[in-house]
Amino acid sequence: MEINSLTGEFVHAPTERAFLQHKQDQTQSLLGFTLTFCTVFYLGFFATDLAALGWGHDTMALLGARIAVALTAGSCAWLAYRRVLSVPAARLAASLAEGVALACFMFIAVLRPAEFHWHAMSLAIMLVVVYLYIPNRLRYASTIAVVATIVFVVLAAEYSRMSSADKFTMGMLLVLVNTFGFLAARRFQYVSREEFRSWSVLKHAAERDHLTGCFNRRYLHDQLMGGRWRERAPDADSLSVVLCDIDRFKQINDTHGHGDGDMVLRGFARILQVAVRDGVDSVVRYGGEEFLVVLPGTDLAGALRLAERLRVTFAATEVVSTDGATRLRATASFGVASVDLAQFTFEHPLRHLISAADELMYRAKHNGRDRIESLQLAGPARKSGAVR
Ligand SMILES: Nc1nc2c(ncn2[C@@H]2O[C@H](COP(=O)(O)OP(=O)(O)OP(=O)(O)O)[C@@H](O)[C@H]2O)c(=O)[nH]1
Repeated sequence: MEINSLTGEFVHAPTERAFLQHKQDQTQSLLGFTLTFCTVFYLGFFATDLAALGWGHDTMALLGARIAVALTAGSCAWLAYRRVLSVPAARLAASLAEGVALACFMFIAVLRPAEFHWHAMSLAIMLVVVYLYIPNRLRYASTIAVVATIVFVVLAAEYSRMSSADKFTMGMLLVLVNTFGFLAARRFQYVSREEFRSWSVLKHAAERDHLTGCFNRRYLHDQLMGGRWRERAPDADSLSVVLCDIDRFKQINDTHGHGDGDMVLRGFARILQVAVRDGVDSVVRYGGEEFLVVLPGTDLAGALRLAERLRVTFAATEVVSTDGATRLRATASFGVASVDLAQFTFEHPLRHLISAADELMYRAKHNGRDRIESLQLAGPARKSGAVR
């Protein structure tokens, strides 16, 4: 999870996407709030147009510009509050509001040429807002800020009545604002990603089993049994579980040692993790050498096919011992249980499935190991069968 020190973004693109997704709700509410706040202030500053120019054609033109900004920024704020925006859409809204506000600001500056020193101060405040308060990608915010600064300096050279020394001082101050704005924004980007990095490490440690990388019992109880399996496949009409237990694992430990036992466990976990659908199915280390696979949206036939594939793959896989001298082979027994969610009326189907799969797995052990026992829980006539 390396962070680029210039852009403040994660170097690894999927990690950056995960970070942005994780922050999206917060980003949208911050975008909505900041743009609303800026819209109100931008309109409020019409009072200064009136004070400087009085009622007249130019003042009305400036009012038109301020209303254009209010409409753009206000619509973007409304969108940010009301809609779930994608990351690029939220960035587009931020950049559009910033671009329109700064363009209208240049128009205001040109129509009030006697006050370029005040305009420089206003621009500096706007740049701080662009760099730090409106959530946007750092490279977009800094491009907008630098372009606005250059345009403003050119306009000041053309329209202002400031002395050359004042113009120079103003230019230097704007360079300073951009530099500190960029540095502060970059630091903020960096720190929020560091925070995400720590959060991810803690989350991983809290949810995963250290040895195999599978989900742990806490995740099963807090998340999956709490209903998360449904979030993983909202339209699922069936739910299945496969409970797997490595056969005669004690013997492997006793014969080859715990280190090699661990290698077998890791190898089995890897086979399970590779076989399931990422982001939909979950592999849980249920006990020492027992693993649970939760399959939302998979019916009994699908779960049986998967279990058979797992059984055959594991039985055919050789695990190289820690010293590289021995090749270990093991088998596993499987209990597969499934429900049709439309027919199954109990409140916690997962709990019922796990307890059924547990019994089935023990039946598979009793019936000779390296085999699968299955049960369809839903429906008036329960059918059970054995495979292999
Ligand atoms: N190496 C290693 N062994 C573990 C771990 N967790 C549990 N075990 C061992 O797994 C073994 C499980 O043995 P049993 O419950 O008797 O089952 P089994 O030998 O697999 O026999 P059957 O399940 O009846 O086929 C025990 O010896 C535990 O010490 C672990 O993380 N690493």
